[in-house]
Amino acid sequence: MLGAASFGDWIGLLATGLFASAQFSNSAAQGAAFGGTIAVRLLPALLLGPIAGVFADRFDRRYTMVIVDLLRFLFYGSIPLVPLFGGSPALTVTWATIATFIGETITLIWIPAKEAAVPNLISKSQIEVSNQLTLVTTYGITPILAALGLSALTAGVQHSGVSLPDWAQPVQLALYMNALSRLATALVVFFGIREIGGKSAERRAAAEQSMSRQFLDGWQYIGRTPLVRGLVLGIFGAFAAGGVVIGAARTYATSLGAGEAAFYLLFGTIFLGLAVGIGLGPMIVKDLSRRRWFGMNIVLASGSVMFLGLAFHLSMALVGALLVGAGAGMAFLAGTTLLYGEVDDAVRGRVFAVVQIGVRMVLLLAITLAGLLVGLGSSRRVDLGAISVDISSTRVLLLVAGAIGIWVGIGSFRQMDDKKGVPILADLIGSVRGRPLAPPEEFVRTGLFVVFEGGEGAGKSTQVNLLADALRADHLDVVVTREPGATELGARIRGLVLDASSHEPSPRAEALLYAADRAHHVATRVRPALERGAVVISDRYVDSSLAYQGAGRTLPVQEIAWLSSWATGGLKPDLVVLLDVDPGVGLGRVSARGVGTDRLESESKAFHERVRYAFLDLAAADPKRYLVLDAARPAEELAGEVAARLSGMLAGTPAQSAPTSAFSKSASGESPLEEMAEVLDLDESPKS
Ligand SMILES: Nc1ncnc2c1ncn2[C@@H]1O[C@H](COP(=O)(O)OP(=O)(O)O)[C@@H](O)[C@H]1O
Ligand SMILES: Cc1cn([C@H]2C[C@H](O)[C@@H](COP(=O)(O)OP(=O)(O)O)O2)c(=O)[nH]c1=O
Repeated sequence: MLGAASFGDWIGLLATGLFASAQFSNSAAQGAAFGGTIAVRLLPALLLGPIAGVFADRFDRRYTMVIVDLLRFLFYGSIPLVPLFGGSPALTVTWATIATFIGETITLIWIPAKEAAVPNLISKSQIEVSNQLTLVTTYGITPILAALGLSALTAGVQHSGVSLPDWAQPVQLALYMNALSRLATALVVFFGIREIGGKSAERRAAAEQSMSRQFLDGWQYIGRTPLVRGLVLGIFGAFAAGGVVIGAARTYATSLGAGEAAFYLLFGTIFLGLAVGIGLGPMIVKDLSRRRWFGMNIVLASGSVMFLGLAFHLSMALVGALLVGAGAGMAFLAGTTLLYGEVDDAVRGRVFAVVQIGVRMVLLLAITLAGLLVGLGSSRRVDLGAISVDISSTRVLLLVAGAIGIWVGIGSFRQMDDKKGVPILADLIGSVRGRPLAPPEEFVRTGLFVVFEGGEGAGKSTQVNLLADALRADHLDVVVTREPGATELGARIRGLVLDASSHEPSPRAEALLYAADRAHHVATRVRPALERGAVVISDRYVDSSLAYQGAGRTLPVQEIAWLSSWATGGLKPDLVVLLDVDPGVGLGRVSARGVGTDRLESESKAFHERVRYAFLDLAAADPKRYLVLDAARPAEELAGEVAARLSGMLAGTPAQSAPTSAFSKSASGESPLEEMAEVLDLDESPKS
């Protein structure tokens, strides 16, 4: 029902503007009448908006809504009557302006009353859904219906060729519809939603205060709460972007070489985008942080406004308009839902008055200003071979408005980000897949985390020990560890998962057991060591799970990645040394060792092939973090390469300040570590 009323609102907005401009024949006067009438709708918000929230908090909301709607019915209904009773064009426009002004003014009291009433009718967990419904009907579906209805009405009448009586012209009909929708709302609220009426004890107590005190309290609350302040500004920004597009749509449609129909199409498409964004957005991003989503959407909406500025074909423009709408709608939804959650109950009515009224004001202001600005500028046609583009003030306006919007969006994202350090795109993709990323656990990390990965018998243990000995000989604080089984708990898990005699765990259970071992290992050994500045060398880490459980067992690799990231709190190694070897060679080395095979070693050749290529893929995806070595080469040579890579990384870590010995050239020249010692020679490094 409230949706039907806002249908009336929007059709009224369009219709009054068009109605006023239709009273004149020359195009300058038409433009002025259109802009002027719309500007009038915005004035009352400036004057009255701020106290409307107080009003809605003080008086019985049911009666407030009903009285306002009856008045709006009378005023809006009177507009089309003036010319019927012989009013001159000037008188008609004057009355349309005055009646619109009054109607718009009292609407300011209606909106906060409704907004404040709705939360009392629903439970907290349904707030986002309820906001979705309200917003889709207010800003999404109904304006589309309004624009479509109006253009269909106009087109239908033109095509049918019948001449309608004066009182039944399409625009007149639209105005009657607007008025009648108000009457209907009044009746429904009065007879149908009685629970809106009455006042809580708190509200009665608050009403004892003076109105001005209540008013000031509301503004002070917004001013001193950074999140609320940021949200309010961000919401306004998103709507300004949408407004600029609507305001510029007329000239913009012309610059695309498309006519009147394209204007309605663009207008409708923006609101279709709003509906789609508000309706489907939460379903798509699922549990993504709403604070992050808010900023992202402002950037999306603004970026799309810029895209519109560059679009040279109507189809591109429609895509842009759809995205502008979707971004603005999702920002508005995230913003209002956050506001419901973050705003203290006592001031909610006033905060929402500011938001609701501010949004209309910003929207209308942006529409009007954009309309005026594009009217002022001229346009020049530029030929680019196959295509020619209008470089017009409209496009410049869109580009500038979009750029400002992006700046606002990034600003509000930074201010409100509740997952600092989590990459944005990965977080978004993870959320869409149903697994938002957790922020990395905070800790001061001064050490260096080196991991050796590779298949069975690749020589990991050998290299781990060579590196550790070399670093220790240099008096570095070194912690050698491995997965699975480095902790007491881990040893028991290792037994469960690898014992050839124990029952084989199912693939998911196996993945969870490795993750459990890793979580405990990272929390109790790796992090503490890194915090104190040690070099931690681990035989296997996350990549083993991705390769063995993901590629080997063919569980979805993304899920394993998410599980590992959760288990480790997001801890990533500084360097992964991948010892790449043909599985045949590696397994041959293992059996030559003659200690019998564990459960995984006895897997098929195909399994080990998959594991090998999974490791190589991971390395290829992040070459900076990886050192890939051919593990068939002699162990000493490999150790030298590892040392070369580490020498650069060690410079600057606290571990480096230890005195040198094995790493200096003077150390034993016969040592198999000679090569490594040379590369790591700290005497030659710039810092020592
Ligand atoms: N580069 C190498 N070339 C030849 N044999 C090697 C090399 N590195 C290690 N080995 C031998 O291969 C076997 C497996 O090595 P190990 O370090 O235990 O591998 P992993 O820890 O990867 O299973 C051991 O007997 C080891 O002496
Ligand atoms: C860490 C980890 C190991 N594994 C497997 C790989 C190995 O086959 C096994 C134990 O690795 P490892 O300790 O290297 O065994 P070994 O010293 O006998 O070579 O566990 C996984 O499947 N997923 C994991 O996450």
